[in-house]
Formats: sequence, C-alpha cells, structure tokens
Amino acid sequence: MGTLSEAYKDVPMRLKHVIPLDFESTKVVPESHIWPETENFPLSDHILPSDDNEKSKSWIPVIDLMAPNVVELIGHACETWGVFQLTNHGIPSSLIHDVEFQARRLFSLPTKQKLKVLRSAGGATGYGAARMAQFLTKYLWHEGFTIAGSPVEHASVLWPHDHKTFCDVMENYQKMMKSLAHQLLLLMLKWLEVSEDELNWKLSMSQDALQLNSFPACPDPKSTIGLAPHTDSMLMTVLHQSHEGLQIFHDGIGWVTVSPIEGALVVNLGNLMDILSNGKFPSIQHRVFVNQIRHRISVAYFCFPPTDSQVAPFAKSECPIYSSLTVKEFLQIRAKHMEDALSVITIK
Ligand SMILES: C=C1C[C@]23C[C@H]1CC[C@H]2[C@@]12CCC[C@@](C)(C(=O)O1)[C@H]2[C@@H]3C(=O)O
Ligand SMILES: O=C(O)CCC(=O)C(=O)O
Ligand SMILES: [Fe+2]
Repeated sequence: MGTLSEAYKDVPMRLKHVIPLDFESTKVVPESHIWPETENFPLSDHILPSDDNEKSKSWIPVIDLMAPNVVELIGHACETWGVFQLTNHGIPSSLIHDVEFQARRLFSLPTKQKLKVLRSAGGATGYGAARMAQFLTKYLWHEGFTIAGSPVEHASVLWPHDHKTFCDVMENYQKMMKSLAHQLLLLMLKWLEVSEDELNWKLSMSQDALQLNSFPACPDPKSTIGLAPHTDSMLMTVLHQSHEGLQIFHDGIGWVTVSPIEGALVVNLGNLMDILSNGKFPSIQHRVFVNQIRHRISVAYFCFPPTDSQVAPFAKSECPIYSSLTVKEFLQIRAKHMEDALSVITIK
C-alpha cells in the first residue's frame, strides 16, 4: 500500500524552504518574513473585532455528533461552509491536553535539537516548515512536525532517554482520530447518498498524518502570517487549536475567525473530498494569524485513501467535473501546482 513518503519523494522541496526560522534567537521580524501589503494583507484589517466574536461563533456551524439529525447537520455544513466545529466527539479532553503538552515540549527544545529531525527535502515526516512555503515569496511565522505512522524514530533522537510518553500520547491520539474521522466520513457519504460499497473499503483502509503546528509569539504580528491562505489536500482535517488564529474564507462575507470553543474540534474539508463529492463539498480556504503574547499550538489530523487507490467523483455524479486519478498522482500535482491543483484536473 502506497504511503505519504512514497508520494512526496518524487517531488522534493528545496532545503531552504524546509528549514523554519530560528525562533529561539529571533527578536524582531526579519525582512524575509515581512509580508507586503495586498488586498488580503495586513490581516488586522480583516480580523473581526472581539465584540463581533459572538457573531462569528454563530456563523460557523457547531454540531453535536450525537444529535439525532447529525447527517443533515453535517451535510448542510459541508455544502455551505466546508467547515464546522464538532462537540460531543468522544475524544477525552485529557488526551487533547496531553497532545498539546507534548507538542509544546517538542517545540520548546533548542533549535539545534529540533534540526536533528529536520524533514528531508523529499521526505514527509519530521520537523520543518509547511510544504506550502515553497510557493510563497515570503516566509511563514510557523514551524511544524509531521507524524505518519509511528513517531518513534524521530522522538528517540529528540529525547534519547525519554521518548515513550511522547510516542504513546501521539499514537493514542492518532488511533482515536482515525475512528472519529471514519465515523464522520460515513456520515458525509450518507448525506451524499454514496453507496457504502463504492467507497467504504477505501475509507476503512484510509491513511493518516498528524501535523503539530507551532506559531511562536511574534514581536510584530501585523507584519507577518502564520499560515498563508490555503486549502488542505486530503479528504478532511480534524483540528484542535489552543487559541484564536484560524480564519476561513466565506463567499459574500470574507475572512471569518473560527473562535476556539472549549472541548470542540474544527473539521474542515480538503481537496480529495471536493473530488469525491464532485464539488458538492468544496474544500475551504483558510489561513492563520499570529499574536504577540501567546505561543499558539494547533494539532491537525489529516486522512486520505491509500495513495495507490483511485479517486474520482462518486459514481452517481451526473456530470463529473474532475478527472479520475490516484491519490499519489493528485498529491504530486498538488506538490507542483498547490492551490491550482483542482483546476488542473477539472474537465473542461
Ligand atoms: C498530510 C499532509 C497535509 C499537508 C501535507 C502533509 C503534511 C503537512 C500538511 C500541511 C500542514 C500545513 C498546511 C499544508 C497545506 C502544508 O503545507 O502542510 C498542509 C498539507 C496539505 O494539506 O496539503
Ligand atoms: O493552526 C490552525 O488553526 C490551522 C492549521 C492548518 O491549517 C493546517 O495544519 O493545515
Ligand atoms: Fe490547513
């Protein structure tokens, strides 16, 4: 079965785009990280003032996984927003807390130590900047650590005598996320009226990756950005954010802040779901701003079908808008075209 590493190894990044800023020794935002003014920037003009937060909370749907009409709630949210906040999801808050604690522990290590597990140019896992960095003219105020499968190899380099807790926590979280994501995917397919036979086998074998994101406190948050506007490439992302910072773009409204709700997880759709649903569940554009006081951590869980399996608009689609290809082929197109990947495979 194809893996993430196999998919990315043929589309290496340049090493200068993999190495994050040395946040340990940085006291001012360097020129390389100062974003020029554009219509989408500076972000501060678009951030809703905090007294509007109540409003933004009521905009983005908040869904109770145990609600009797959950299929309809999720279906609607996916069609109109591409994002929702999920409560009653069954992931213990203590586990979420532990994951965040371990992530902070990792990012607080000296830069020199973190660089020992730097993701290789053609690699998928380890410490480094986001893959999207290679498409940008400016750098991001961000560092990440990607786990696919067991984190033990990297963790034992970071903590030669004490990597067990980190690994146990991450593996446990991945296991619980896998089952939650599978549950959510089945609910989405039910709404789309896709027969389980058509897709369930692929989803049961689905692969995943866990991305720990770190956005250190920034001396001048208005001049830079944590993650520039992007869509995620996989089926779905299940995210936990420790503090405010995530915004989504909604037609007719603009950038909307996703205010953290205690205990809730943010679910957003990615490109592969856009393809499977024939555009009925569009992938959602989002971005992350940084702040001056807090070191913000987020934990993103991505799931996708086996990379050697085929993805295409589901069989019932009357007029498929995307051509069929393997997950690996799609990820490689993404690695070359980033946000234009979906238009590359759109049937004209
Ligand atoms: C499983 C994934 C999903 C990845 C690639 C790989 C590991 C890291 C993920 C992110 C995280 C940050 C945004 C993004 C756009 C990026 O640059 O790296 C994501 C990307 C994707 O959704 O394509
Ligand atoms: O930090 C966040 O809130 C979002 C992170 C994100 O967009 C990603 O990991 O793809
Ligand atoms: Fe994202």
